[in-house]
Amino acid sequence: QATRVGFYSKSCPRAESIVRSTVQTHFQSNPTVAPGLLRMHFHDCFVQGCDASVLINGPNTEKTAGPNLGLRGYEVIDDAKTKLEAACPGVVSCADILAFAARDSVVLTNGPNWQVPTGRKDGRVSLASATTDLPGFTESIDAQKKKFSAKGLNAQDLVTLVGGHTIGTSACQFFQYRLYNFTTTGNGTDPTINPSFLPQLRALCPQNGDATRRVGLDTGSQNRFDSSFFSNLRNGRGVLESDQKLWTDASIRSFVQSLLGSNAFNVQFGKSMVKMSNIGLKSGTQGEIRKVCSRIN
Ligand code: HEM
Ligand SMILES: [Ca+2]
Ligand SMILES: [Ca+2]
Repeated sequence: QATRVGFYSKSCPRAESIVRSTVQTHFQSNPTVAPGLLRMHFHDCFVQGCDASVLINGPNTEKTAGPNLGLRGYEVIDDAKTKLEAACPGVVSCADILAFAARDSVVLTNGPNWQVPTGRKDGRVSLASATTDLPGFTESIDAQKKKFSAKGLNAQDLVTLVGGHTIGTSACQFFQYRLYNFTTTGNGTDPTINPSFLPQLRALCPQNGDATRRVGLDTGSQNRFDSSFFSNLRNGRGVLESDQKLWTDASIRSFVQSLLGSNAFNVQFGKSMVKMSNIGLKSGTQGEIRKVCSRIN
C-alpha cells in the first residue's frame, strides 16, 4: 500500500485545505501546537509505522508511555477529523491528517513546503511497550543510527530530522543533569557545552528549580524553522545531550556541516520527512479509516 500525492483529489478534494485551515486557527491562538504536531508525527511513525497509533486512548497505549507524556496538539487532530467527517465521512485517515498537519506546522513557522503523499490507513493496535523504538536523549550516536536505520532512515535523514528541534521547547528535566550532575566529568558539567552558554542554561533551569519549565531547543530561534539549530550545535549551544552529540561525534558532524545553510536544510528536510512519513504503512485488514482519532472503530 504505497502513498501518493493527490490521494484524496476525487474522494475528498478539500481534505488538505481543511487540515491546513484547522492547524492555522489553532496555531494563531496557541503557537506551541506547531512543534507539538511535528513531534507527534515523528512519534507516530517510529512506533508501528505512520498509522495514528499514537492517538489512541486507553490503558497501556502509546500515549501513556514516558516519551509521549509531553506530546501536544491532540485537540487539533480531533478538530480536523470532526470537520473532515462532516465533509467526507469515513474517507480521510487520522494518520494522513497527522502527516498533513506536521507539514503545515513547518510552513506556519516559516519553514519549507513540500507535497505530502497520502493514503495511509489507521492502525488498530497501540502499546506503550512499543515506544522503546523511539530514540532516547542520552543515547549514543551509534544507538540512534541503529534506531533510524531500523526504520529505513540513514545518517543524513537522522541529522536532518533532528533539525526539527529548530522549533519548540524542552522541559528542564531532559537536560538539567548536563548542568549540575553530569557524571562522567569531575565538576559535574557536560564538557561539550560552550562555557559561555552554561550560565545561560543554568539561569533558565536553576538547580532544584521547576523541572517542568520549558526552554527553547534552538536558542534564540525557537519559533522559527531555520538552520540556526545547526549553527548552535557548531557553537556548543545544543540543549539536549543527543543534539550536541551530532556535532561532537566526528562520524556524523559532516552532515551537520552540510545543513548549516538554510536552503540545504529546507530541501533536505522535505525529502527526509517524506521518507519518515512512509514508515510501516498498513494495508488491507491491518488498517482502517478511524471515525474518531482517539479510538479504533
Ligand atoms: C535522536 C532523536 C530525538 C531525540 C532523542 C528527541 C528528544 C526530544 C526531547 C527530549 C524533547 C523535549 C520533550 C519535552 O520537553 O516534552 C523533544 C522535543 C521535540 N522534538 Fe525531538 N527528539 C528526537 C528527534 C526528533 C525528530 C526526528 C523530530 C521531528 C522531525 C523531533 C521533533 C521535536 C519537536 C518539534 C520538539 C518540541 C516539542 C514541543 O515544543 O512541544 N524530534 N525531542
Ligand atoms: Ca504509529
Ligand atoms: Ca529555529
